[in-house]
Amino acid sequence: MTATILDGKATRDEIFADLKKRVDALKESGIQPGLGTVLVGDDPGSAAYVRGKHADCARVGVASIRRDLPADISQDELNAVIDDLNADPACTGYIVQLPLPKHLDENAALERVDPEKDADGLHPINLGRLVLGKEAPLPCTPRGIVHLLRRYEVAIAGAHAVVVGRGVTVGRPIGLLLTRRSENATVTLCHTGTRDLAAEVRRADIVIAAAGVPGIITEDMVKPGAAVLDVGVSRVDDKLAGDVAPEVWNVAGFVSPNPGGVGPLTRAFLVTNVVERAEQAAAELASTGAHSG
Ligand SMILES: NC(=O)C1=CN([C@@H]2O[C@H](COP(=O)(O)OP(=O)(O)OC[C@H]3O[C@@H](n4cnc5c(N)ncnc54)[C@H](OP(=O)(O)O)[C@@H]3O)[C@@H](O)[C@H]2O)C=CC1
Ligand SMILES: Nc1nc(=O)c2c([nH]1)NC[C@@H]1CN(c3ccc(C(=O)N[C@@H](CCC(=O)O)C(=O)O)cc3)C=[N+]21
Ligand SMILES: [Mg+2]
Repeated sequence: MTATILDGKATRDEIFADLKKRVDALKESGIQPGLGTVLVGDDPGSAAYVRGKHADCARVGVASIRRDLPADISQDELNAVIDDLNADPACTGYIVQLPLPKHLDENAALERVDPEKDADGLHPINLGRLVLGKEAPLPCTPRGIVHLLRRYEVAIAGAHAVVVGRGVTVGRPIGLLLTRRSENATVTLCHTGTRDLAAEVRRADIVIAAAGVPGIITEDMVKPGAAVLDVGVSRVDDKLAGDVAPEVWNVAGFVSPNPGGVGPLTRAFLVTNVVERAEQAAAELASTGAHSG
């Protein structure tokens, strides 16, 4: 038996075709969405992700704004760039690419972003809104994971999902999304303090591997027919490696490849968050226009 591929590239293309039309409509009503990126330092991996994000923007007609800063920038200088993007009307949403160099405070940077321009959905106000079930931009990678599962009709309601990793970009927020009433999964979050990881993963109908440890999910840990999402990214001998060992494809029912799975959807939902925010602004403008006119 070989698993069905959860194809992130094909799914991303569908999302972009839809976004392109929505951006065209926004432009016709005089609104130009613009995505900003703040990149600190010259890590080649981070630089590649940022390039990819700007290529995505070009593809759907979203303007892009790049702020590439030297690795030795001070927190005050970084704050000034964030304040500048918060004030710039051409920038309707943006991200601060993580990780930041060690001397900078990541949480302080994330909190300084205007929550209305938070394209990542990682601002504490927006994570709080998610917990309260209020409207907010959703974290991109978790949103991509849920979209991919739905697209391939993997049953989520009632399923037992086991998440490996409790990081702020993937593990923690995917737990929040999957336990909403609209998803209704039962979630176990695992981390380095988990006593028996293999036993937890073996119970899963859905495995979300987001530890960043190459091949941590092995064939013997996967229940036959389970859906396995390979999210973690590491570099081994200069090549990208995921968290899922290749033999898992022999037992799983569905696998998202890495690359070609969740990564492209992370980027697609970053652009989606920016477009949705612009659509909300357009609707607000139209309703105030209707009141005054
Ligand atoms: N494909 C994509 O689109 C994206 C991929 N990523 C990748 O996903 C991964 C997760 O990112 P992020 O959410 O930021 O998490 P972090 O990288 O911040 O944290 C990793 C988590 O994995 C846990 N972990 C590490 N080793 C083990 C282990 N041996 N057993 C159990 N748990 C372990 C850690 O546990 P503890 O808390 O105990 O230290 C921690 O909670 C990273 O590799 C990142 O590069 C991120 C975003 C998008
Ligand atoms: N503020 C912030 N938000 C993030 O969303 C964020 C971040 N910081 N820091 C780093 C992680 C990592 N991440 C990825 C995005 C796209 C791919 C992606 O598209 N990967 C391609 C392969 C790319 C290649 O081959 O180089 C794929 O999976 O097919 C991967 C990983 C977003 N992250
Ligand atoms: Mg991290």
